[in-house]
Amino acid sequence: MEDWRVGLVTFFSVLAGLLAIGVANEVYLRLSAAKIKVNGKHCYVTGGSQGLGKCVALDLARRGANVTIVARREEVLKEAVREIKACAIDPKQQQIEYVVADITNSSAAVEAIETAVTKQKQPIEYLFNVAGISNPGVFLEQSPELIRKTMDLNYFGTVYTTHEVAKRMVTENIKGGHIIMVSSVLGFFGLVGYGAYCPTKFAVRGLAEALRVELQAHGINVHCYFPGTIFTPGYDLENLTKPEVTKEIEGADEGMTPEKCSAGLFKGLERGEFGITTDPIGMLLRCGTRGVMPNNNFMLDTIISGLAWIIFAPWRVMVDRTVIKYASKQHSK
Ligand SMILES: NC(=O)C1=CN([C@@H]2O[C@H](COP(=O)(O)OP(=O)(O)OC[C@H]3O[C@@H](n4cnc5c(N)ncnc54)[C@H](OP(=O)(O)O)[C@@H]3O)[C@@H](O)[C@H]2O)C=CC1
Ligand SMILES: CCCCCCCCCCCCCCCC(=O)[C@@H](N)CO
Repeated sequence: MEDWRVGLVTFFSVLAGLLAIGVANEVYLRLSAAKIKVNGKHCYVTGGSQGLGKCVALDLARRGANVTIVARREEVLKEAVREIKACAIDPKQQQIEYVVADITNSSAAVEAIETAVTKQKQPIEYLFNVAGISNPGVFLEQSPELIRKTMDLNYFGTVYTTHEVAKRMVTENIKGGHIIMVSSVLGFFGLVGYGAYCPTKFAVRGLAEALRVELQAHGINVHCYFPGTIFTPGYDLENLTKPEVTKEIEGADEGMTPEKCSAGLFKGLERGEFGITTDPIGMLLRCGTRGVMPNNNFMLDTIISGLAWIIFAPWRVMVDRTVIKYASKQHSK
């Protein structure tokens, strides 16, 4: 055979091989995925009164779940419960409840779970840790108190709730429970203006990774969601303190509605994914920083991780230039 023919045959054989591995991986992922069956189950959603948490609660109601939402402001919770009830497919059977609690307080977080279980007369089988805040700003101008508060909610709020729910899942011998953490694409990399926030979302990722390994022995499935910009009340609030340079850099991310994010989250859960992303930038970042995290599709993730390493090198240079440009504008004012 001529050389170019040998080359062509080799190229296509390798391609077919890679494709076969990718397809086999996809089949395995779907077959091994723990089923998401929330119908008739007690699902507990922190931060379920607005934004992403409320959309998750609405989707749970549409899937026939009994839902408890948790947050601090009672009026907002009550209105959300009305909306969630309206989405129930079987309003007579499905129970929708709310609990008022500040989950940054460990005993309040535990009490809220006890209250929810008493109200629903049913143990929690699905936990969605959605409550969180971002507090963007210039690090040097932020107080240590604000930085601590961000960790108190995003990390410790998640820890207190997860710890109690996981303990109960084990003692009540619930097999096939699911615990979902909400990190962010900022749990993959650090960005100017998010000095208070990124570490909290890295912490959530670390917690999810450690618990995925540990809790599998008890039949508990752990997942971590990494969304990009979501148009929520929390996003409007964070934009009030977000530095201009941060707005410019994160403008590369188009943003998504919380409805779309929730739908994407459920799709990831159904595919049995551990690390869930719902947009191309999230996928690029997940693959580029995957470390020892389980792959979704090994072949696809590996190809994308290579792409990520190439794309992020010039992108980082551009980010650094933008930061310097803004800083010199500030100086010349
Ligand atoms: N919006 C975005 O662009 C992105 C958001 N995320 C993450 O997604 C999650 C949801 O974000 P989003 O929907 O924007 O948030 P919102 O600010 O819109 O909603 C936050 C929810 O959490 C509740 N909450 C706040 N503090 C506490 C507390 N101490 N105890 C109990 N509940 C509390 C709020 O109710 P109340 O105030 O009444 O307590 C509300 O229900 C967060 O973890 C966030 O970090 C990740 C990436 C991007
Ligand atoms: C061609 C190349 C592209 C690479 C682009 C990389 C872009 C990074 C975008 C960063 C988006 C930050 C979203 C923050 C979400 C969040 O958690 C906050 N809103 C807090 O709530």
